[in-house]
Amino acid sequence: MVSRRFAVGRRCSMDTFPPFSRLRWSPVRRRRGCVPAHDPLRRPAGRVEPQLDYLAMTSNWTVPGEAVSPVRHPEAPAPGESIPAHWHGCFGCRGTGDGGLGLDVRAGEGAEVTGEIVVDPAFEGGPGVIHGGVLSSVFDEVMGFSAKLLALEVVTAHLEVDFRSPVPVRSALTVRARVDGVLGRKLYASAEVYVNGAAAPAGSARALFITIDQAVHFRDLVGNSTRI
Ligand SMILES: CCCCCCCC/C=C\CCCCCCCC(=O)SCCNC(=O)CCNC(=O)[C@H](O)C(C)(C)COP(=O)(O)OP(=O)(O)OC[C@H]1O[C@@H](n2cnc3c(N)ncnc32)[C@H](O)[C@@H]1OP(=O)(O)O
Repeated sequence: MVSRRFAVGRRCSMDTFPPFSRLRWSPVRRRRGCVPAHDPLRRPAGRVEPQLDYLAMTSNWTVPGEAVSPVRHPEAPAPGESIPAHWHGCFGCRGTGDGGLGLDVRAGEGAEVTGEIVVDPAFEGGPGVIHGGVLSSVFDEVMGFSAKLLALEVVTAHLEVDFRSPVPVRSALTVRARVDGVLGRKLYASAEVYVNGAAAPAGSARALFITIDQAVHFRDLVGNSTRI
């Protein structure tokens, strides 16, 4: 039976093996007539392709000029100290043995924090690399922890991530995050992730957090939890 996805060309045994999927659109397979029905290399005639500048694929998110500098709470954990979990049921705070991310987040200077995590193979997305959604969660969590240095309770209203290079499973990640500015209930944060101590970041993120009163915000939701 010829699969619908590869109806254009001959069926190849390689189609069923994900590690070889990068060969799907190779010139060799194209010559053999073995290309998928939705070949991304087949451009509609006359269409002008955008000239994407890879480095321009970063955020245009800016901290408003009226925002003020974050003020560290006098009782915030000292630089180098671990920041305690905000909720034992949180996926970001739990250990990998309990189905969580296994993050260790430590206070830095000012409103900066550093998160450390070894990418568990369970977090795989593409072959051998972390799932982008998991990396987004790592960014979300570490940036959120920077609010704890201001002793604020926050939830994420907006999160954006730039994935610059693949992040291998089992690699050790260092995430540096900070609150860049505060405007009323709004906290603007940013972060970068470094793989195995590399000098250049493999990705970056920005987020808007909104301060809440936990007791009020989760009052009608806490009943859904299985971890009380
Ligand atoms: C994982 C759970 C974490 C629990 C944390 C407990 C505290 C622990 C302390 C520290 C932890 C640090 C670690 C946590 C890290 C992980 C955090 C997460 O992943 S949280 C889960 C995902 N996020 C949600 O589920 C929010 C769902 N959204 C909402 O509940 C509401 O939309 C909320 C609270 C964000 C805002 O609703 P409103 O009614 O209170 O306030 P309005 O007036 O709508 O917004 C306030 C201001 O923010 C702007 N705003 C809101 N959303 C925006 C957006 N998406 N983009 C731009 N601006 C936005 C608005 O325009 C407004 O601005 P103007 O004051 O008028 O200037």
